[in-house]
Amino acid sequence: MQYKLAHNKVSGDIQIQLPSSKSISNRLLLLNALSYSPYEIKNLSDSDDTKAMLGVLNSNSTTFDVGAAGTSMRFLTAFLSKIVGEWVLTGSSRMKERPIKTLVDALNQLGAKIEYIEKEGYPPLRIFGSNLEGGELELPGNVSSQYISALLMIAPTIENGLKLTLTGDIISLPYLEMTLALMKDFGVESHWKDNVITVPEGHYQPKVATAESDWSAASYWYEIAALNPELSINLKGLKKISLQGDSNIKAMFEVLGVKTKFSQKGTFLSNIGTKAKKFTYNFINEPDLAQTLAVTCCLMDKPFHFTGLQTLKIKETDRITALINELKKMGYKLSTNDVDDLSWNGEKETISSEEPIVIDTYKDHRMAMAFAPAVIKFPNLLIDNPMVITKSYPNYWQDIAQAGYEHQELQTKD
Ligand SMILES: O=C(O)C1=C[C@@H](OP(=O)(O)O)[C@@H](O)[C@H](O)C1
Ligand SMILES: C=C(OP(=O)(O)O)C(=O)O
Repeated sequence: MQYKLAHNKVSGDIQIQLPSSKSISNRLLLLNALSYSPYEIKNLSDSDDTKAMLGVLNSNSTTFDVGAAGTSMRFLTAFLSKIVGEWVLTGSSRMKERPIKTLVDALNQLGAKIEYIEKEGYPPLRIFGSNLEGGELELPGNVSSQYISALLMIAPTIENGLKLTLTGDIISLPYLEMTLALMKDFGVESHWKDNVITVPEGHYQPKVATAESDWSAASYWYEIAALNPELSINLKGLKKISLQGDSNIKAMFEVLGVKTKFSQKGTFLSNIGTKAKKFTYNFINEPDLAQTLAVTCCLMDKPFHFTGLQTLKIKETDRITALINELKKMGYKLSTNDVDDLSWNGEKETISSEEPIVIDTYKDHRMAMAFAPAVIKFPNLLIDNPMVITKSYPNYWQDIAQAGYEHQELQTKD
């Protein structure tokens, strides 16, 4: 199925209730389980990724499918390793291409027995859960922080706790801080110095927890604000002092002319214009924002140079390649060193406004959400497989209709 998009200019104030953060929701679900909490989580995400986590935790089966949810796959691998029994954990076809060896090796060193059912180093996994024994572990900090978050969350519940030494650069660091802060809320203190994180053995205390609204989802609203100067957008539910590193979106978009004002009534975005000629940023701490910024910069005619993108190749799709391919359809010629950067020097081809442009989404929610606002410049825009957005932001299409972004459903053969 495809959506044919259209944009009708809307001026003035709009108000959007943002979705809950799936990163926080999935951590809270695991911490709830580890603390045997009787409490319900408030503002829990209704995303596919959180439904996947909830489905496994509430299941009576021994075989679980988490679909495309990276956090669920990684967090549950650690969790099931310490639950006595034999479990099978699998996911979508893309999940079977996303590496998990670093985490499996670490858990096996702690006494778990995890086997690969298909390809060495990748899901699906057969997990023989047992009482794990903690101690010291060394593991790379530069592949996915989700492996480290998974180990940290189970650490207090295993004998002797854990002392993790991270080698290489630490990527996605704010997600580790989020994990440790939520563990602290549940009564477990940790210690982090340089590249060593220590979590003592201890007990989680159940508590009533509330998930924050999602700053990554807010990024698409910053993009809309940057492209629609006549709009004033009130985003409801965001926290100014947030556990989410993606709250840095406000600083990034300040450079692109979007001003953020916090008040008790919400987070207000307004477009005050920019004199910036170019945008340069290292995304090592906020990898999920790269697609929003790449599309925005092109549409605003701001050449850019992004670094710190080394993890983008192993996410829902190879996001660097996906961005290059799809922006090329609009005439923007991007380049990469094929390792960790992406840039656009302003070079573009004129594209006929008669011909439809079909944006492939590669089963990646962020491709659909970052590209849809582009209809404002490319009126013949179609988004393929538009419902991928349910991975993190199920109400995306209804919400953006408030800003004048309408869609019409087209059936395709597949
Ligand atoms: O821990 C988390 O909730 C996440 C960590 C990041 O992944 P990596 O650590 O693999 O970069 C991020 O991209 C993902 O969307 C969510
Ligand atoms: C990378 C993402 O998710 P995950 O790794 O949890 O599948 C994302 O939501 O952009």
